[in-house]
Amino acid sequence: MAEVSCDVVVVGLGPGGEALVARLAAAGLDVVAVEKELVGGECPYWGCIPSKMLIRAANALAETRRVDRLAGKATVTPDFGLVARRIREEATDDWDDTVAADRITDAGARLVRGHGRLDGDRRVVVGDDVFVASAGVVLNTGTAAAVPPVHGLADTPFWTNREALEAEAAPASMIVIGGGSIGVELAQAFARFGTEVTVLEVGPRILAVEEPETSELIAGVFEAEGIGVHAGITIDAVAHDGEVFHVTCGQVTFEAERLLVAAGRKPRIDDVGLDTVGVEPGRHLTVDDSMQVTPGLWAIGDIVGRGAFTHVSMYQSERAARSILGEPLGEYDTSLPRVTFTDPEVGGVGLTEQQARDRGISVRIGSTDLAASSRGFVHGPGNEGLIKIVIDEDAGVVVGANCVGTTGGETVSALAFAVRAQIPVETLRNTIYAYPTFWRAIESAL
Ligand SMILES: Cc1cc2nc3c(=O)[nH]c(=O)nc-3n(C[C@H](O)[C@H](O)[C@H](O)COP(=O)(O)OP(=O)(O)OC[C@H]3O[C@@H](n4cnc5c(N)ncnc54)[C@H](O)[C@@H]3O)c2cc1C
Ligand SMILES: NC(=O)c1ccc[n+]([C@@H]2O[C@H](COP(=O)([O-])OP(=O)(O)OC[C@H]3O[C@@H](n4cnc5c(N)ncnc54)[C@H](O)[C@@H]3O)[C@@H](O)[C@H]2O)c1
Repeated sequence: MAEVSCDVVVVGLGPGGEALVARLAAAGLDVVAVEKELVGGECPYWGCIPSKMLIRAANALAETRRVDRLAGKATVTPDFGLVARRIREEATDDWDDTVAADRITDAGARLVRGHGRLDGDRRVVVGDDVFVASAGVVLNTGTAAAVPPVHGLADTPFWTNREALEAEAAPASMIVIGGGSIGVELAQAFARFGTEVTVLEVGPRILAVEEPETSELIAGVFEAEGIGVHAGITIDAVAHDGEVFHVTCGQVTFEAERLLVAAGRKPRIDDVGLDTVGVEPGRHLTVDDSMQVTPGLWAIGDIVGRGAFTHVSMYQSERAARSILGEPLGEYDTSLPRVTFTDPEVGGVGLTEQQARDRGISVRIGSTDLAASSRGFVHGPGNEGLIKIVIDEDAGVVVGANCVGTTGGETVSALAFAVRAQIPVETLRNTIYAYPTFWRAIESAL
């Protein structure tokens, strides 16, 4: 086995790993970047970007259908082929990462294709080579779709996010297992293209990481759009008869042309040689605020379990870079802004009411119905929404919020800054909110 020296090895090039390689190479380090699939990871090829492109198209259909109630007559004939082509040609280069790979080598780093595995302290094996990194190794190996242990499921040709976002046509019908972010985003997008969609969620409600009021509102919107939402159900068995999926839940069997499994993600940390450095992972890897697992080993992105989002991976990438380069870090931002891109969008930041109560915080809630706001009234069709603000009464600051609405993902940004910067509630109340914006409803909630 050939030994190759370098300063840093980055194993897995998700969004954070890709950025880290460029950052460290620009700082003059000799960086080896290891990737076994596509440079950039899940987000650009099977995650954020193609799903948001699909959602953009689906929302255009939905908005056009609202013309009848606002401005005249519009006939909409969905053509999934258009968005499939956009995803293939504009978003993913037909799932070809040449451009991203060139960015790595143009930055002065070495790109090594293959499966990277730790082989003791600061050593990574890829194929016949062992890379010896003087400064250390960064893991950014991400997650894969988790397949729940449902009887029969593994033997069927189910879809994960990958097949769904590579699809050339919208199926006539689709069952979605899981009502988390992936499940609800794709359920609504396909439904708007004409797919008859049923969401099956084992938990008591969809979008369970957000406020119960948010889950209820989105479930109501889904039902109004004809999407079946079944929460609190147990899937006993799945079968495929060559044409149709049969999903059995007690006495009821749901049938559909396609089955999308969106039941959570599994960190890819089983096969990266953690045992060779004495690290026993739990569900995720435990890191300190500099993203270090042990001296000389860093981890960033979904595998760390501090939020499975591209913006988190990128944030942690910069922290790992500073740690490796000996630059000051600052405190870790725990505010965790997030957006689920349903229509209405679900913006979230910080703690939910229940999470705040569980931490013993003296909670006060402010909330408002967005449809009843001036802007919501003007907006009319598609104005469903709410703002719910969780306040730490003793500290006089906002500790969390949900902003659901047509611009919920943007509206939440104001409250994201409030949480991050601990802006006093009194200052937020003594602020002018432009009329008639959706974010002016923050004042009503307060
Ligand atoms: C359908 C969908 C929609 C999403 N939408 C959003 C969104 O709108 N906004 C948002 O913020 N997040 C979204 N996410 C989540 C987002 O995609 C991830 O949080 C993001 O990709 C960050 O992941 P990561 O950096 O941990 O690595 P990943 O993107 O998972 O990439 C890890 C890389 O490591 C490689 N790898 C793994 N093991 C090895 C190994 N041993 N050797 C070499 N290479 C290896 C993999 O091939 C992969 O390329 C979405 C996810 C999905 C699935
Ligand atoms: N807009 C965004 O930022 C965005 C979009 C998509 C995904 N993501 C990220 O990707 C992560 C993974 O998304 P996800 O939706 O796969 O996971 P998730 O953990 O958010 O949701 C999975 C859901 O599946 C349910 N489930 C699990 N097993 C089941 C079973 N056997 N039957 C029925 N339901 C079952 C769970 O109860 C849960 O509600 C998200 O948590 C998020 O961090 C982000």
